[in-house]
Amino acid sequence: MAQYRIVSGSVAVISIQNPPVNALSAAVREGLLLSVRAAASDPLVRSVVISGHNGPFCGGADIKEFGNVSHLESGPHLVEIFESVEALAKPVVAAIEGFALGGGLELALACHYRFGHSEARVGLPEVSLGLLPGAGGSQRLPRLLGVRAALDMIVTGRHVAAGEALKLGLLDRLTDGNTVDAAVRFAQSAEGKPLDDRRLGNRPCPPLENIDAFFEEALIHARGRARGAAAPLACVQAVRGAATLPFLKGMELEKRLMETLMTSGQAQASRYCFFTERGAARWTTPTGARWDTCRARPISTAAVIGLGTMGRGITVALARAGLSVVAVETQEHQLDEAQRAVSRMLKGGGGVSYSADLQAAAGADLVVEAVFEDMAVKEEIFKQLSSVCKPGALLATNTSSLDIDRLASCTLRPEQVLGLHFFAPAHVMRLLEVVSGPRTSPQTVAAAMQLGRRMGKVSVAVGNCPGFVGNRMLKPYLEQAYFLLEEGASPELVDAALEEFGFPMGVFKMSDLSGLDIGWRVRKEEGLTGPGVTADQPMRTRRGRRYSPLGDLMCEEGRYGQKTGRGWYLYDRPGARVARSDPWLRSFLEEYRERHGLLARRIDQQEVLERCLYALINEGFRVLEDGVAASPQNIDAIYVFGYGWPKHRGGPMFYAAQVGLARVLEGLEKYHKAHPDSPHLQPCSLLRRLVASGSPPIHKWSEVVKGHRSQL
Ligand SMILES: CCCCCC/C=C/CC(=O)SCCNC(=O)CCNC(=O)[C@H](O)C(C)(C)COP(=O)(O)OP(=O)(O)OC[C@H]1O[C@@H](n2cnc3c(N)ncnc32)[C@H](O)[C@@H]1OP(=O)(O)O
Repeated sequence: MAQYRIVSGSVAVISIQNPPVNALSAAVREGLLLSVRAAASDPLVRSVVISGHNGPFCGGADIKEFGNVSHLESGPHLVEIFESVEALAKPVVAAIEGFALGGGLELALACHYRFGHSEARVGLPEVSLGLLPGAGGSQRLPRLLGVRAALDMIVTGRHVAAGEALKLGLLDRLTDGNTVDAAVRFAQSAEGKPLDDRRLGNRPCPPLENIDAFFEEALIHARGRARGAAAPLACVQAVRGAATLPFLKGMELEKRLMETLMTSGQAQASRYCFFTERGAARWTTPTGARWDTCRARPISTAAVIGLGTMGRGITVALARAGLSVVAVETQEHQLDEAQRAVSRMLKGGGGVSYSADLQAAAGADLVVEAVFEDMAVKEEIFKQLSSVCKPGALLATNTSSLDIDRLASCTLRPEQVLGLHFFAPAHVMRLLEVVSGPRTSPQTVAAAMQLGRRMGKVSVAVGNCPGFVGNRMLKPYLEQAYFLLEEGASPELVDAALEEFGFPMGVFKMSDLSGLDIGWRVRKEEGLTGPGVTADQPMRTRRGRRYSPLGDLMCEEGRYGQKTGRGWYLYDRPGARVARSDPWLRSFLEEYRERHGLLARRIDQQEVLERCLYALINEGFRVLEDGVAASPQNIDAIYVFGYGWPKHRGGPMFYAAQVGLARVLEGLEKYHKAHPDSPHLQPCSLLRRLVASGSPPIHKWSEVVKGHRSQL
């Protein structure tokens, strides 16, 4: 797991060998320590180069070992190995190709010199795993870069490109050629030179003025951005230790903080998200097709139909992935505006051509329809595309809730029709729901999943149902939020509870941002409001269920959210972002309650969280039961990467498991008893069965789901 060889007569080259990312597993740690000792004791060896086998230097500690204390504790500890490296009396050079991340960069920091390939990147991303750089990184990096630059890298966890790393002083030299060869030559030139100053553990941190004020401010800033995550705050504390304590004392502090984080639920949740993101690529379909048995036809040209906000973002995402894109908009004035906007986003043309004619899509391998949410309009477009497009071309819709099967049946190629549900802004948001109907072929899904990866998306294969997975689960969440307003809560109270939980934005601020009119249009299509509803129908009941017309009434008042400068909050002008409380809304809610004989009661944050989140989670269990999502992990990936669910809480299904399924069930039963006219609060049978079978861990839920009719 660590290769050892002598080159040029005096240089020991130690190569970490653990594909695909050369993670520091127990076996690698063992091999590394043995190799360092061998180099120390061999009188012929006068310098050492540490590199990664077959490309990447090192992706850090082996994350797969984290859940298992016995794995973590077997083999030598990273801190001990890095101490031996730093203490070596012969110059040690890190030869960094690909990436040096986490423990990988900490290893490089223990070396006396760092050589990088010009395309390499380095970083300490532990914070995104709910951790801190716990093998000396929080103490050595500030000593090398100074507190400001080190704190930025450690708290954000960002990857730093080689060029920037050179400027920061993190890398000593760059090469465009063979990194190991260059490092070997350099190591030889350093043989016999003094090393004391090269050992970062020996150096003091560069001084910083007003150190207390600096760290107080850093803590406030980190707390503001952390949304309840503990790791960023621990990172600040550890770096403060580097700035104020001798090295060994700082190392003790780092260890204490790391031990607390390592065993926390937040680290467990963040780690789960890491594997969930990657697991989504291993998709399955109901026909038994799988990611590893299905070959995808390559897609190199695409057409986007409709250049509103979504269409523009999709065009940019496809062009950035290297596709040649034709962007089609039949409204000439919108076409010009879209062309300017897309060029701005792409900073130039970027392989995009424009047309007002649907015929321009004829040669594309993939067409993405992104016109507004009107079934009749989309049906007409799919009919035309079916005859215009070349055989074999995939026809996708970006609808966020409409029926894919209905669109497929308008074409002569239903097996090549699918949903590609992008999230706004489409060129920024990581999530892509790849929606397949019963007739969508496995090759179509494979091609879409592969394209998603090229665009840098977390692509999740889901089945077809109203709202697919994400929006289907959002509906009960929104509904409970409206009900809470009727019962006495304010948008501010509901949003504060959700933001404290870790969402970047509460539900009402989110609605204002996305536009209240979107849901209004969908409810009109569904016949829940608008001209189809007769005057004799009770206002707060639809189809025998409780219904809140609050959102409809807001739209009737012209309050669409940020775009009109008024929604659940007040904004300085249309399009402004800063939400202020609106006295009008308070009177509006009071009048509404009075009109409907509703008595406002005191609602606390716990009820807000339980009503909104348990209703959403309950729908998640129904999604699993129906087979619309293949696994709870897929649902969690959708929520973390598309809906702002905080990573340190793992996703809704993971959160349910962490809270305890029995407690979630009990909560739903309590609220359903109090609100029997709200079926979303009625615990679903899968949740009941899971609790009855002893609440198995999340990776075993599929065994209980089995046997159910499944679309996936
Ligand atoms: C008190 C206790 C003290 C203990 C001290 C422990 C110290 C810990 C410090 C650390 O080092 S924590 C780990 C820090 N490293 C990272 O966060 C890097 C994570 N990995 C990545 O960001 C990416 O994987 C990558 C390295 C940039 C490569 O990206 P790429 O897109 O090329 O490949 P992926 O699909 O992401 O990964 C391929 C494959 O490898 C698995 N994997 C990646 N990194 C690790 C890792 N560090 N450990 C174990 N496995 C890793 C990944 O899961 C993929 O596997 P799969 O089976 O195909 O899903």
